Amino acid sequence: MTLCLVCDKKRSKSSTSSASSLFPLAPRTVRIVEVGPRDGLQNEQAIISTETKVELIDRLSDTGLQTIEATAFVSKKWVPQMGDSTEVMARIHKKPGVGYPVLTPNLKGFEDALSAGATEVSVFGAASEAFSLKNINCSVAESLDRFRPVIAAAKAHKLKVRGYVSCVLGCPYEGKVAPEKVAKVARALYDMGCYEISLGDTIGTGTPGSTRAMLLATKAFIPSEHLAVHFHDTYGQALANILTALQEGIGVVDASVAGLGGCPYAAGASGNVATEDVVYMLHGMGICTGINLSSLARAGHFISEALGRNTQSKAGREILKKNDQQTTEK
Ligand SMILES: CC(C)(COP(=O)([O-])OP(=O)([O-])OC[C@H]1O[C@@H](n2cnc3c(N)ncnc32)[C@H](O)[C@@H]1OP(=O)([O-])[O-])[C@@H](O)C(=O)NCCC(=O)NCCSC(=O)C[C@@](C)(O)CC(=O)[O-]
Repeated sequence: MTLCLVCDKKRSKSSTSSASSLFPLAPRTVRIVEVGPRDGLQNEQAIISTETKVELIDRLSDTGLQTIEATAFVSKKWVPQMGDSTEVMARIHKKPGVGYPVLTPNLKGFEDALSAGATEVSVFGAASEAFSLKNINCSVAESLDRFRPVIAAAKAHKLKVRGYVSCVLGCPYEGKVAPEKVAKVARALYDMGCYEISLGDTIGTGTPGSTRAMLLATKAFIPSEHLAVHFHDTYGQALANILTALQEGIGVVDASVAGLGGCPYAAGASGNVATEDVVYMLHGMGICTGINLSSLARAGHFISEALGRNTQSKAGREILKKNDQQTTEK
């Protein structure tokens, strides 16, 4: 299967502008962390069948993605949509070379995830006290105390641990969030042993200006190769913010197929930036992702149809239209 148009062009030596010449500070390859099956679906009101979730993940596994966040081992009472996490993990076809991290807020979540066969887990903290209380029912300091044994247990079982910091550019309850607060929580998670810290603009209020300030503060403590960015697109700034992050040397971007998403504890937050749009932009910059954009757009179409709505991805919609036209012309 053809994977990445950028790699293919390079292999065939056709003329394409490389990222290194046009965007000297941006990485040449970017790893996309697909969060659609978890962040994307967790906020859906109608319960989605396990079968649909499994088919979505299996389709995503065939696109060339290396990392697909599969589900969350959280309380069913808090996030009913993630109530079938054990079944999802049992039924997906785990493709060699693809990682399927899951969210684990505490030791109970970790133990359940371990029993379900997870090989990578994520703890999720916040840069805002109010959001931390609403989301995981404890203060930021208490959350870090809860994560410490989770990370230790994960290490003991040789599982990788990713750390999230939510509300890095704004909080639905507290408003603006100071970059220093983000840097402090990110550093704590990194020092505890998280291999990568994903910086989440949970409510999508950030701009390239605030993104850069937050990244500069965080990069003072954590090397850029251990940072990822995670943007919601509420104000239409996500791609601009990602471009800013690339120019700060960040090479890992979270995104959600078809632009699914929102957080149940951040009212008004829209979906994540659409993976198809991010991949289209990266390939256009000559940055390799390893992802087949047509397969990705088809996966986005599958889940949009299953949810009975149009895709939020502009690139996805156009790619599908073009593919349909080509099929009709044949
Ligand atoms: C953290 C808790 C559990 C604390 O919730 P709590 O009520 O404080 O927990 P507790 O320890 O007092 O336990 C209460 C009950 O929950 C059970 N319980 C306890 N832990 C678990 C668990 N892991 N899995 C399943 N059940 C659990 C526990 O067994 C007990 O059951 P009961 O005796 O009442 O029957 C809760 O607040 C919770 O589940 N929160 C999850 C919220 C969530 O998933 N939010 C969305 C993800 S974060 C996000 O979207 C942002 C992000 C990451 O995408 C980045 C960004 O966008 O910026």
